Amino acid sequence: MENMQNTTIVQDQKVIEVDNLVKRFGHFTAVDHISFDVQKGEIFGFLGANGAGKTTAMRMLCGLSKPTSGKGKVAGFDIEHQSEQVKKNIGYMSQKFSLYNDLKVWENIRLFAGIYGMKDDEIKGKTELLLQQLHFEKERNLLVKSLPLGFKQKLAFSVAIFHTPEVVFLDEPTGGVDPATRRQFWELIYEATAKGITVFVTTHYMDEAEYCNRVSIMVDGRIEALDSPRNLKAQYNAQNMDEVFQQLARKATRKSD
Ligand SMILES: Nc1ncnc2c1ncn2[C@@H]1O[C@H](COP(=O)(O)OP(=O)(O)OP(=O)(O)O)[C@@H](O)[C@H]1O
Repeated sequence: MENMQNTTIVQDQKVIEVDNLVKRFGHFTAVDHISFDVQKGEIFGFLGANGAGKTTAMRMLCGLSKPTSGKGKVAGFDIEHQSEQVKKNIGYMSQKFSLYNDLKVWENIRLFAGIYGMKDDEIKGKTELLLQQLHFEKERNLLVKSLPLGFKQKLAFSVAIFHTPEVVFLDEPTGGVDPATRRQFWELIYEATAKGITVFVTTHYMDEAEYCNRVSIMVDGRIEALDSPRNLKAQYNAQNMDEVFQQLARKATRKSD
């Protein structure tokens, strides 16, 4: 599955543009002048040790927090001045905030689709299709809390892209599940990119880093490396992405919270 030969990256169609983005909390610089672009249909891995600044950067890109300085565009909208349009044109899934445990599977789909402004008819038709694709027909009336974690993650991802956003932000989407379940999840990611959805993903799992088209590695708020897994391994003379990550993460002076 390495480097997904089948993805359709549209070169020179930038879905994310980041230029010298900074976020300070008081005197502490959590994100320190980061710059990069992500192309349409790309799977972009956003790596870094705990506390490196990934979540802070991602929150700015999602229009949830204002940059201290620098610029960013997501789906063509300015993250600082057009944050409402940014929010409408993205999907977001995080391990900590995603589905409502006390709602049924179909109720979660309907709720999130409604929030993203989809019409009832469209929601109904697409819900049936989604339940079939996920082989979740029997689970449609179950409360989400009764589902295994791997099911929940697949459903949360499907809900996050249900309105076919330009880009989906995934914050450690597969935490706590085994490699086989993670691979199933990544099949859904490939299907999304085949539809032209761009994927921005943070992960601590280096097998997942290998699946990305390009990977950036943050150290103490800065992007220390950014390239395809293949090029990074060559550059750092490493057998796998774990070795690349360890070489860079060793430089970190920040401790996790
Ligand atoms: N609201 C805040 N006020 C002050 N400091 C903050 C705030 N949010 C984050 N930080 C600090 O900024 C740094 C980066 O945090 P962030 O959560 O972005 O890291 P991360 O790379 O996402 O880490 P993890 O992998 O643990 O989620 C940390 O040192 C954190 O303590």
